Parts: sequence; structure tokens; C-alpha cells
Amino acid sequence: MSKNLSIVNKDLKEERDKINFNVEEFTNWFYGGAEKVKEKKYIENYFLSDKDLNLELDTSYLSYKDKYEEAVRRSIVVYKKLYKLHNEMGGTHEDFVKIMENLRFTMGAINPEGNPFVLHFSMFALTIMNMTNDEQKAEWLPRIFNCNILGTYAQTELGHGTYIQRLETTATYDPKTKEFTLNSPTLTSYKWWPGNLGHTVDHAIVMAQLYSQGKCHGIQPFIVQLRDSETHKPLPGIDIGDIGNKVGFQTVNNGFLGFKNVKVPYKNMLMKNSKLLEDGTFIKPKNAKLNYGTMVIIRVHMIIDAACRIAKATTIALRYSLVRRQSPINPNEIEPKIIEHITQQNKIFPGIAKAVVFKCMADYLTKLHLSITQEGNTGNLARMPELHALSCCLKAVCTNEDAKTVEVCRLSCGGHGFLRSAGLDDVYRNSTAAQTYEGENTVMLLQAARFLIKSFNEARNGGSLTEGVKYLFDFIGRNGKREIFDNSINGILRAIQAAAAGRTYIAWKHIEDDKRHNSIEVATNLAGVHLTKAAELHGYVCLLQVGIEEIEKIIRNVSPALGLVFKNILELFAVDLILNKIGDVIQHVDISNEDIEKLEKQMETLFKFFRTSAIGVVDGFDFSDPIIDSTLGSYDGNVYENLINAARKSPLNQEDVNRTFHLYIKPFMKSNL
Ligand SMILES: CCCCCCCC/C=C\CCCCCCCC(=O)SCCNC(=O)CCNC(=O)[C@H](O)C(C)(C)COP(=O)(O)OP(=O)(O)OC[C@H]1O[C@@H](n2cnc3c(N)ncnc32)[C@H](O)[C@@H]1OP(=O)(O)O
Ligand SMILES: Cc1cc2nc3c(=O)[nH]c(=O)nc-3n(C[C@H](O)[C@H](O)[C@H](O)COP(=O)(O)OP(=O)(O)OC[C@H]3O[C@@H](n4cnc5c(N)ncnc54)[C@H](O)[C@@H]3O)c2cc1C
Repeated sequence: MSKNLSIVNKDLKEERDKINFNVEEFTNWFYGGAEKVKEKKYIENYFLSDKDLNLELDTSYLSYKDKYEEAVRRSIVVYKKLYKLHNEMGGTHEDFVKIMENLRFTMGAINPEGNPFVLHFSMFALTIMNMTNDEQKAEWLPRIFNCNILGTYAQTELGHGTYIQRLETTATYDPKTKEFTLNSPTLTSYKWWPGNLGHTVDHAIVMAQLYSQGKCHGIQPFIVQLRDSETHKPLPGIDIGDIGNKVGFQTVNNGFLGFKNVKVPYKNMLMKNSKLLEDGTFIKPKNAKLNYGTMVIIRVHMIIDAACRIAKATTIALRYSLVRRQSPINPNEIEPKIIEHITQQNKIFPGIAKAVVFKCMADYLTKLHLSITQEGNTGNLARMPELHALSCCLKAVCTNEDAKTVEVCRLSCGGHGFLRSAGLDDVYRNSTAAQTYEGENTVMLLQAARFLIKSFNEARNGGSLTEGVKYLFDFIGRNGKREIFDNSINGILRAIQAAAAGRTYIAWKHIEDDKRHNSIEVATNLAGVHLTKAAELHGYVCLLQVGIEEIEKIIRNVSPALGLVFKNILELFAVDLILNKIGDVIQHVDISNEDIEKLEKQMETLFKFFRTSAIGVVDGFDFSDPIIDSTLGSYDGNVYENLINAARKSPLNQEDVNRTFHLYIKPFMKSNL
């Protein structure tokens, strides 16, 4: 960690002196090994130490246009260095991935309001890598990796983001000219939202309805040039621009795009899955949803992003809570560190546990994605729906928790948390954006619920279930009897499983009852609230189940002292979860008032234990000061000095008297109204 060289606040030092486990060992786990931590530090420093980035400039005070231009300038500094470093490291694909993984944090520090090239290196490159045939790979990949072309992923339209089957952009094939003609037939068919589209990129993957031989063959991906390679002027027939100011992501350059008779060559339809013969004959893919593959990959990646945002927010909130003193607990004693107020612990400690459990889930899902993709490459697509359901479910549950937790962290910093310099606003804006992009969270939960209902029917008919939903058998096996609660970690898991299965049953029954008077679709819509609740509970089941399995493995491999911390974290996650979901649990589990009181007491005991470890855990997340970028969360804990220094940098403080005094205020004050 690049620690600030200033003297550490004595309250924070006192906390660190009491840490009873090896923080470095925790860091090594969080980043996947000592070697990876070394790499991370090296890469971070390699980029952040570059004076050309001019990180001294606080971009939050710039205008919208200046912010964008500075973000582009900084990104180019970074990407030039990236290629230099890549060559130095050996130039393999693995080296590139390593740098990109570490850049995810570093980029946030360099461009806090978003990266105007993020889609080029993520969705654009991934789609070309995964949805093209060999010839197309050979044509496009070198140009993408050399950045000779820059691209984005243009799917969402003004009228449709969720229901992509009804996208309106058309691509009509003419076998005589061997060209597609792209059109935006209506205002609502304009592409709207794609990141980096407005003024940055010159190419895009465009999702459009394919028309050939007079028939529509559904949405297909096309690679389309949008701007001239020399002048960057929009090509003929292209109407393109920026969509304007947003809640966040100000420098991501989200754009709009309309087509008027834009010609695209035959070879530009991505042909790994669906195929179009030159004569216009359409050949269906093995599974029509293969064209949704890029979204699945990004949803999987979003779990680690959520974990990291929570880790960052809790680092800020906890460090601040260990140096801020307010409100004596005993009237005659000195004011305590605010963390001594139990409600403050309740705000921050469960968040830290979530970051750890989400990280376990991200690792698990990444492995699962890899193995299901490998199966897919051999033509076996059987597990695609399972991966889709799981990634939708966890994308929704983890980003919802993320936004909630980051907001609680902001509240836990009181007034100072509302300052931009506290560093929580950009984290929150990114969290809340993640609830919407890559599939709106309610819609994601409903997709997961489809899988749950199917699995429930399967279980009722004595069929086979995938591992993650086998708990539905237990529910059916109990035949209406309630699960009996036992206060162990596995007991809590069984209780959450019973709640998830019970809610799935309620949703299923709702649909079955309504089906008598309505179509299955209408009946499903009417059961929507139950379905989303069931999917959400299922997400928590997955998190707890994977958390238990992964943390048991971790405990076997780390020192006993760190093992105890992990055990504490897992219990914190589990008890916090069951207490938050107690209404659902009571409905399906035989749990008494005494049991609940015991859980509440247990939470207090867990807090007591975690009180000494917490600072070690957040230090172990290993966010350096430039990455934390927070007056309240810096390593040295000198929050008041940081706050006043940051305030002095306000543009308004660069002069004693602002011109508005003479222009407006003084005449107003002298006017006697
Ligand atoms: C310190 C902190 C560090 C943090 C660092 C942070 C860095 C990050 C920063 C900045 C990054 C910014 C990046 C921004 C990027 C944003 C990009 C975008 O947003 S791109 C647009 C996304 N758009 C969507 O996601 C549309 C959502 N809609 C859909 O996906 C579909 O419409 C869906 C799935 C909801 C429905 O699709 P249907 O209408 O074709 O399907 P139906 O007819 O309903 O049938 C569903 C059946 O299809 C299967 N299905 C659907 N999708 C599937 C799939 N992918 N695989 C397998 N099966 C699938 C289902 O299992 C279901 O099966 P059965 O019928 O139940 O058996
Ligand atoms: C910051 C940001 C970046 C983005 N980047 C990109 C990008 O790079 N490329 C790109 O193509 N797109 C991008 N998007 C678009 C994004 O993917 C969509 O906005 C998102 O998928 C939601 O779709 P929508 O806007 O149509 O919402 P809507 O579907 O209109 O949602 C509105 C409301 O309707 C509800 N609703 C809709 N359908 C259903 C249903 N079936 N059942 C129940 N409720 C429903 C939703 O739950 C929600 O409450 C981005 C969006 C944001 C915010």
C-alpha cells in the first residue's frame, strides 16, 4: 500500500496496534495471492505516478465539456503506458488481461466520473472475440487491440432497453450488392445510452433486426463504422451525439445514434452463432440467446465491481469512525470514537462482511462461467440457462446491496459524508448506475424467477435439479411442515433456503390459481412481486451457500488468527441476513421469539469480536490513498487537516471577494428593496 508519509492519527494508530491477525495475509487472499498483490501495486504505481496525468487537478470543479476532454486526455496517457507496459511484460494476452484487471481500480482514480473508452476494452472487444468467425477475428482483433479503431456496444434504443426482441433498428440484406442497409425507422429506434458513443468512438457493434428474403430473423450484431477515420466526422446517414448530463458517469460519453440508409458490407455481420449465406439464406444458431453472451460476461464481472465498491465505501466509513469523536456514552467520560456507538457498528460491519462474501461469489461465478463457456465451445449448451439465471440474480442482488451499503456508509459519515471530497459520491453514482445498466434489476430478478419456477415444477414432478436449487426438494419433502430453526450457520442457511423455497411456492401457487382465469403470461405478471422476492431470496441463498463453502476452504488454508476473522465475517453476514429477512423466514420456518432474541444477542457478540479486526480487514482491502481519494478515508486518518486543505482548493477560495458581490449583492443590499 502506498501509505501517506504524514504522521498517522493517534486514534487510528492505536487501533492498528491492536490488530490480532496478519493484514498482508488477508490482502493476499483478496487479490488471489502474494504475486498478484505485488503485480497490483506495481501496475497501480506505474500509472498513478505519471505526472502527465495531472492528478492534482480536481476535475469535479470542471464544466461538463472540460471534464470530458480531460478524461479523454488522461485516458490516452494511460493507454499509451498500458501498451508500453504490456510490451515490457512480454506482450502475451495474459499480460494484457492482468494489466486490465488492475486498471479497473486505477482508472477510477484517474477518471472518477467514468472512462470514455471503457466499452472499447470491454463489451466491444469481448463481442468481437466471442461472436465472430475466424476470418472476422483476423480482420478486426488486431485493429481493436492496436486501437486503430475504437468501438462501443450499441444495443439500447430510446424506446427499448429491456425488451430487446423489440428493438427497431433494421438491417436489410440485399444479395445483389452483398450489403446490409441500416435504418432507424422511428424516433424510438434511435440508439440511446451506449457508453463512449457520443464523440469518442468511430465504430460500434450495432444490434439490429435482420431482414433477409423478405423475413425478419430477429436481432443480430453488426460491426458498423460511424465516423471517418481521418476527420472523425459522422459518415453519411449517421446522426450521432451525446445524450447530455446524467446522475453520474459524466465522462463516459453515452450517446445517441440514428441511421439513414447506411450501407454495411456482408462480412460485417458477426457470424459465429447465426449465419447468413451470401444468397440471403438465414441459418439459425443452436440457441438464439447466444447473441446475448456479452451481457452475461459483463453481469458476471459486475459482482466483483460491487464487492470493490462496498470495500472502498466501508474503508472510508470505518477509518473515519475510528478518528471521529462525538457524544459521550457515559455523561462524565470523554467523547468516544463514533464507532463505539453500536448503531454505527451496525451500519458499517455488515457491509465489510458483504464485500468479503461478494468477493467469494465473484470468484465462484467466474470459475462457473469459464467452465460453462468451455462446455459451450464443444457444442454443449445445456447449462447456459442456469448461468443466465444465476448471473441475472446475483447481478441484481449484489448491485442492490452495493447501492444500499454505499449510501449507509455515506450516512455513517454524517455531514462530512455529503462532501465530494469524502469520496463517496462517485462510488454511489457508480453503484446506482449498475442497478440499471446491463439489465434493470427487477427485470433481472424476474429472469431468475423463471428459472426458479421451472425448477420448482421439475422438483414437484420428481425430476432432477441443478445443485444450487436442490433445496426446493427439501421444501417439497416437508409437505407443508415448517423448517425447524437451529441457530448454527447451516441452520441459518436452511432457514433462508426455506424462505426462498416458500416464496417460490407462493409465486407458483399464485400463477397456478390465476391461470384458471388468465393466460400464463398474465398470471405470471400478477405474481411478479412474489417472483422478484423469491429470486432475491434465492440470490441470498447462493451468497450464503457459496460464502460457507469458500470460507471453510479459506479457513483451512490460512493462519488460525486470520481463520477466526473469516469465521467472524461469515457469521456476521449470515446473522445480519436472517435478521433483515426475518419476515420471510417467520412465514416458513419454525423460529421462536427467543431464537430471534438470541440472534440479536449473537450479532452484538459478533460486533464485539469484529471491533478489533475491522480496521485490519479494511486496510487489507489495500486501497492506496490515490485510489481511495477521500478526505475521510485516507490511511493516515488526518481527516480534519484533509478537509480544510480540500476546502481551500475550492475555486471560490482562490480570491477573497467574488465578483458577484459588486455585481449583484452589494447593489441589492444597498437598494433598501
Ligand atoms: C473501487 C471500485 C471499482 C469498481 C470498478 C467499476 C468499473 C465499472 C465501470 C464502468 C463500466 C460501465 C460499463 C457500462 C456497460 C453497460 C452496458 C449495457 O447496459 S449494454 C445493454 C444491456 N442490456 C440489457 O441487459 C438488456 C436486458 N434484457 C435482456 O437481457 C433480455 O431482454 C432478457 C434476458 C430480459 C429477455 O430476453 P428475451 O426477451 O429474448 O427472452 P424471453 O422471451 O423473455 O425468454 C426468456 C428465456 O430466454 C432465456 N435466456 C435469456 N437470456 C439468456 C442467456 N443469456 N442465456 C441463456 N438463456 C437465456 C431465459 O432463460 C428464458 O428461458 P425460458 O423461456 O424460461 O426457458
Ligand atoms: C449508466 C448507463 C450506461 C449504459 N450503457 C449502455 C451501453 O453501453 N450500451 C447499451 O446498449 N445500453 C446501455 N445502457 C442502457 C441500459 O442497459 C438500459 O437502460 C437498461 O437495460 C434498462 O432498460 P430500459 O432503460 O429500457 O428500462 P425500462 O425497461 O424501460 O425500465 C423502466 C421500468 O420498467 C420496468 N420494466 C420493464 N420491463 C419489465 C418487465 N418485463 N417486467 C417488469 N418490469 C419491467 C423496470 O423494472 C423499470 O422499473 C446504459 C444505461 C445506463 C443507465
